[in-house]
Amino acid sequence: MSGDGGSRPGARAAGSAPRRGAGSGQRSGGPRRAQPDGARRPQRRAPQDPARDTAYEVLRAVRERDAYANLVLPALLRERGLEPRDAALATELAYGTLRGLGTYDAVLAACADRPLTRVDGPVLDVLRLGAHQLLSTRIPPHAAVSATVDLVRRGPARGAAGFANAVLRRVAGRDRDEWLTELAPAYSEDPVGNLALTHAHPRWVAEALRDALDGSLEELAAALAADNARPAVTLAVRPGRADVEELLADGAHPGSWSPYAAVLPGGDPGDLPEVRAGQAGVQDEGSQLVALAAAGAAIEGPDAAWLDGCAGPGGKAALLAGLAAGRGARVLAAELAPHRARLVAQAAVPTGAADVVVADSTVPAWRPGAFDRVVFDVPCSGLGALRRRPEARWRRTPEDVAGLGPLQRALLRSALEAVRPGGVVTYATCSPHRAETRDVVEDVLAGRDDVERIDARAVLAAVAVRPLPALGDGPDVQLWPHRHGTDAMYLTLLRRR
Ligand SMILES: C[S@@+](CC[C@H](N)C(=O)[O-])C[C@H]1O[C@@H](n2cnc3c(N)ncnc32)[C@H](O)[C@@H]1O
Repeated sequence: MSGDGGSRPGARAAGSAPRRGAGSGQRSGGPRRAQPDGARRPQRRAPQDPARDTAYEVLRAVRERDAYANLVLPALLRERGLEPRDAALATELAYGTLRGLGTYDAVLAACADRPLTRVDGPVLDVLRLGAHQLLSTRIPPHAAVSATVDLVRRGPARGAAGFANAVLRRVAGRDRDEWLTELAPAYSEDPVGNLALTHAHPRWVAEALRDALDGSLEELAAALAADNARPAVTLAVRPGRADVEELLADGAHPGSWSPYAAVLPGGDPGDLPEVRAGQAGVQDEGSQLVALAAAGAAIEGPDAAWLDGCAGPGGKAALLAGLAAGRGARVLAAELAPHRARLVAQAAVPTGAADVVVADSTVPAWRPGAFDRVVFDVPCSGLGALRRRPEARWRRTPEDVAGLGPLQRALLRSALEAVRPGGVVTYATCSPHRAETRDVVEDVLAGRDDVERIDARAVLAAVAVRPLPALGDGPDVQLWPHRHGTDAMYLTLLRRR
């Protein structure tokens, strides 16, 4: 254990009750104890630690600037040129800490002598990083505490090293299970509260997932656990521009469901020539299935004009355009945000079968009934992709979900206007929250007799390489990480009469 030049709190035996919070009550750590000769102990120079320094920078950027960890981290790793081992540790520490934030905060709150709202942000970042190492990794506790306190010494809150040391030593007094037993509500009394804390999800998210899983607590536990596992990187090969076999020959594995999927064993997808050439792009198999179902649903009459009304950044538009090119059809990809429309153009235009417009799809720039197929993958809370965005679960709020409802309804109404009779609309979200999925569809269809619901399960059975299990009662489909290994994409297929 590294000394901090201040008072050392006594270590607590594992399993004993947490003591009153650690620290001096001062915001930046405890007063220094004088050495016997009255001189101060010289400050030990904290060693450099590229992995923890980088993870800390990510946590700080997420907290201070609302940055996205999955954008900040790769940029920092490139800029700092971390060795692969350090890069892997930085990634685990940053993503793991962000995922477990709520649970770590509950433990830290039990160990500190002040509310966490009164702890300086940078110190709180370090404490969270330390709690993650102590409770969820195999890093030996003494090394986790010492290296994390060194981080405080090197950082902008040097004076808080004693406070951080005290708090982390209290965290280290118990293992994760012991802390959860103490802090989580009893499963028998409050199962959702217990599962939410145990699997590090906000309670409202756990409740929404339970609701979407028809109340099953067993499945809820599996769904929450699946959100905490990092997904493999999956590519979608763009039809007509490359063959999936080329990627398989380079060591990728075939996907579970999509004929266009290649699962990478590791490494940076940006290093692959197929990705650099735009012949393949990173895309979860759930998203690939949505695009394949949209293109595969039976329609009556011509099949030449397709609309992707919420196209940015273009993953589905690129797959759709590749499929359209093979059938002599064309895709109009509409996107509200100009910078996202540019990404759509990069991904989809090279297929030769896509045009991109910057447009508000609730105020159509096209005539009613102009399209044979319409896909609206609407803006949503993203609760179905929590595996990929470690901080998202703590950033989203129930108000976000409520706030998106009117736009989602307006977009679905507009999609139904854009398709001709006999054509098919695909409404999709990367959220399983009922308020964004079934409730929207039911509200928009209420009182309309010009729309027929198509069994999306049968369409998926026709487009997937093997039957997907557990697709529910239909006619819509909710995919799940714990059932299908995909993001929790929702899709419903609607035919205009
Ligand atoms: C979930 S994302 C779509 C993802 C995309 N389908 C893909 O696979 O890459 C939703 C997109 O809709 C866009 N959007 C939001 N409101 C819109 C509107 N009124 N009209 C058109 N696009 C909109 C957002 O900017 C965002 O890029």
